[in-house]
Amino acid sequence: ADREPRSLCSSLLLAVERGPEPKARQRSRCVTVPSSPTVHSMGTGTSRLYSALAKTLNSSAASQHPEYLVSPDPEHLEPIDPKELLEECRAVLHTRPPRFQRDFVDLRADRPSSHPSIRVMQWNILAQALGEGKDNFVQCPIEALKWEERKCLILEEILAYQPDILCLQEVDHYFDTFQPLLSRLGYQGTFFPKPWSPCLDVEHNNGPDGCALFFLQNRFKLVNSANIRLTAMTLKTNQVAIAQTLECKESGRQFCIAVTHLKARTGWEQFRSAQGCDLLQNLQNITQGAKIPLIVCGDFNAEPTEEVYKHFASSSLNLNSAYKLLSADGQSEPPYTTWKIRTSGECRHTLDYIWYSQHALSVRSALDLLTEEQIGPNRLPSFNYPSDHLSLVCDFGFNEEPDELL
Ligand SMILES: NC(=O)C1=CN([C@@H]2O[C@H](COP(=O)(O)OP(=O)(O)OC[C@H]3O[C@@H](n4cnc5c(N)ncnc54)[C@H](OP(=O)(O)O)[C@@H]3O)[C@@H](O)[C@H]2O)C=CC1
Ligand SMILES: [Mg+2]
Repeated sequence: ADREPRSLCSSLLLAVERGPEPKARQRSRCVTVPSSPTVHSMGTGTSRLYSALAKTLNSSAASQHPEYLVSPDPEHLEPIDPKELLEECRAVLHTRPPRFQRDFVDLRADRPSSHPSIRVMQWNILAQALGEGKDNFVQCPIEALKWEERKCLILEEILAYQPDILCLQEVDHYFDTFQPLLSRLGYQGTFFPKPWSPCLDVEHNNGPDGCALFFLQNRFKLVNSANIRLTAMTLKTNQVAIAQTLECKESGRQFCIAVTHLKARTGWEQFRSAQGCDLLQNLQNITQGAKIPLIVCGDFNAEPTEEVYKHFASSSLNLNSAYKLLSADGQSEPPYTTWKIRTSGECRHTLDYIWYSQHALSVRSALDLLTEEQIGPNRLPSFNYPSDHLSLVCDFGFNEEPDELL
């Protein structure tokens, strides 16, 4: 970083070092984005990285082929410094309005914690093809959705919080963007596309959307991995999940992480409920009946009043929903995790969750959501937020002495 211009260097370092320390709840504030850095002022290392990012930005060849058909280019395997990639993203985004900084809220409640935290990010990033071709976000200018820039807003959010584990939905740029870049940042990735992705109906689509799961290879070892096509009352459905058992390299402790995206829209509540039951059954088997601690991230497309939510909340897996802990009584979900305006009107819903085994894990902190004022009158997505869903980020710790299963 010492070869970077000073103004760039200081503000980026602040943002990159795993975001701000957890602190008591406070009003989120606006972060000033460095003013118009030019690529050629960034020195040789950054130019090399810029060209890597630019290749990804412009590549159409890679996007048309699964990764095994694209010959591995040694330059593409070189590690990237997250700080430098963040600078590149911010250079691309220099005409965008400032993004809002969100703060981590400390939730430790004096639990002892000798192991390092596991930071998990849950995010429906909005499939590019759906955003441009299907979603009808009538208050969002089409220029705000340009992939070359929206991609950098997504990467900026990931780089700002630097999760150890990243659970994504609506990924339709896995092979050409997220897999190559995130692997160079040290992540191991898995992608499971939807069997009949609605993206394929959109002209100039980039392939099917699906769920993706990334974990940092220096922190975890993959023990096993399952791609699950969800069923509803024994029928195969168009929705999927990925479940992986990971072992912490430092502590040797194992846990299971799962990501899913359930069927959308009203009228499909029973279908979602059945998909949730199937996922819970799969997770029962994978965790050997809750012996292995579990974290489940997803866009459940269901409000907390729905049956599928109740199945998760009352399952014998003893799961709690992490974002409830941000509420005053610890019992209420946030008022929204997605907020958009379609031709049919305004949609503000709580649909995204991070469930965790409450006997084995504790939430040490959680990233606050954006306020209504920050989201703005045109709602999401926007020039300063890339998806119609907010990211959820939590720091987990293993309980020193696991509470008895209730
Ligand atoms: N290409 C092909 O050959 C085939 C394509 N299809 C397509 O797949 C679709 C069904 O797939 P399925 O997985 O069940 O879809 P879902 O109903 O689960 O929705 C798919 C996506 O649409 C988004 N969405 C939700 N509500 C709306 C809305 N009101 N307007 C626009 N988009 C919305 C969802 O986003 P979020 O989760 O963020 O709400 C979700 O990502 C069909 O509509 C059809 O277009 C189906 C069969 C074959
Ligand atoms: Mg969507």
